Amino acid sequence: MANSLKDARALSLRALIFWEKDKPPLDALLTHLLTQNPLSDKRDRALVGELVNGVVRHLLYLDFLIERFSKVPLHKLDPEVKNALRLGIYQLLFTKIPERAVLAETLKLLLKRRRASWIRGFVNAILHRIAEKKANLPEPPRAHPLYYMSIKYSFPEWLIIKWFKRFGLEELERLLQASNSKPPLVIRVNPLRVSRENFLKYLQEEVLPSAEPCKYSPYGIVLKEFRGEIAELKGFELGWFSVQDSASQLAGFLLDPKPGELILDACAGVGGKTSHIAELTNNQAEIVAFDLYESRLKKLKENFRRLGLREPKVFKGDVVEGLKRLKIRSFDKILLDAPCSGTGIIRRHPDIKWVRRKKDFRENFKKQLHLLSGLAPYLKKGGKLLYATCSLEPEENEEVIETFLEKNPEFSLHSPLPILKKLCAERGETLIEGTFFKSYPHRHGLDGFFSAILIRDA
Ligand SMILES: C[S@@+](CC[C@H](N)C(=O)[O-])C[C@H]1O[C@@H](n2cnc3c(N)ncnc32)[C@H](O)[C@@H]1O
Repeated sequence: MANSLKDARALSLRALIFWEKDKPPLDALLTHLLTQNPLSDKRDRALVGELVNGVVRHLLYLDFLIERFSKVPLHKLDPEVKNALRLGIYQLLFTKIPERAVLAETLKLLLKRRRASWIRGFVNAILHRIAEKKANLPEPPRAHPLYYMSIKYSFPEWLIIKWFKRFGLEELERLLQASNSKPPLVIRVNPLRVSRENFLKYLQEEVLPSAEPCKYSPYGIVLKEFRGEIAELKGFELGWFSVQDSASQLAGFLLDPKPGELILDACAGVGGKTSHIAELTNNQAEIVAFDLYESRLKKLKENFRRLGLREPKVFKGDVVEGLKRLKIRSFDKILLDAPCSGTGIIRRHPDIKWVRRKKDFRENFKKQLHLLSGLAPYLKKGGKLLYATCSLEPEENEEVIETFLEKNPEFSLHSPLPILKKLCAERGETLIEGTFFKSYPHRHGLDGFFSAILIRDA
């Protein structure tokens, strides 16, 4: 078995079977499998990510085609055969891998798995027919546009209906397309180590001519066609940059941290935004960071070391409970990058669309409001609290803020526009809805992100 997994397709098949059974977070599953079964060639490692994410991204459409081309109904296929078919069809329709290689590699995979010759013949025949009809494949009925889009773009119908009510048909389709696109890799330059100008020049001349400055964040660089491993890029170990989407970079600027301030990062995770706060304050803020998970805080500390930043005070556990024991009564600034459904980052994590349920948004609302209300007393008068999510859902965004403000009249909502205008001129206006920051994959080419600036007036 160990040997058979030293192959990108075998490992991809294993990953898909595991994922379909228990639905663990796909990123973590891939990291685990690639650590347990290291592939020596980095192209193979990249192929596993491409194939597994691709199949999960296009799951319903691939299954629709299997149903149309297979004599055996989908639910009667065993997981190995079903996922080998999904992998094969994905490669035929969504990659540049030559058809002959797809057919040969799929057969090799099934042979290695000791599948009977009739099964190999069955899979081969389906892939062969799909390849033949590639330009003229069956389509879901267009007469039922929501059903059509659910299959064509592989999104659960309940989410399609929810988004349709909000965006209408034409915009819904653009949102689905954008959420299925492969997002660019964006990095945030660490200005304490290198200037964006110099690093960009180096990247354009030596690594990736298409590298370009981010249009939104003054420290962002967009690496559209970068296919390598980020840790191998010059400057990573030297702490010259972090990986962070442009929209998420803007959150750090909206908090507007200053040297000497006492700042709480309530849900710090691996420290993507915590390290940005440290960089923006020239490493001179007192930062307190909480997260529920030791593993994330360990990574946060590693990131701070790599970036050459002074470690923040780090606490594991629920932030609302933890603060009661800390005896710090008043922070100058608080960042609440709240846990959420992540519907704004489906293009990065396609498994999100299959693990979320309709009721999650209401449940998240309660958790988010609890966190926000629990943190409010710890902000000093005149202090700023930035509430952020990577969700597109009003329940997790505007509704949390509106409910919070009804119960906490000592807080007021402030527009992010003045800060955005300084960062990206008139482009900033496109990111404003009412008094909120909102970015969308289909409107801005950014991750879907929400922020609200709350100031404590009394
Ligand atoms: C959106 S992620 C944060 C990402 C992080 N700010 C970054 O930029 O890398 C939300 C984080 O909140 C943490 N979390 C959830 N509930 C929490 C709680 N009650 N107290 C502290 N952290 C919590 C989760 O473990 C998760 O890492």
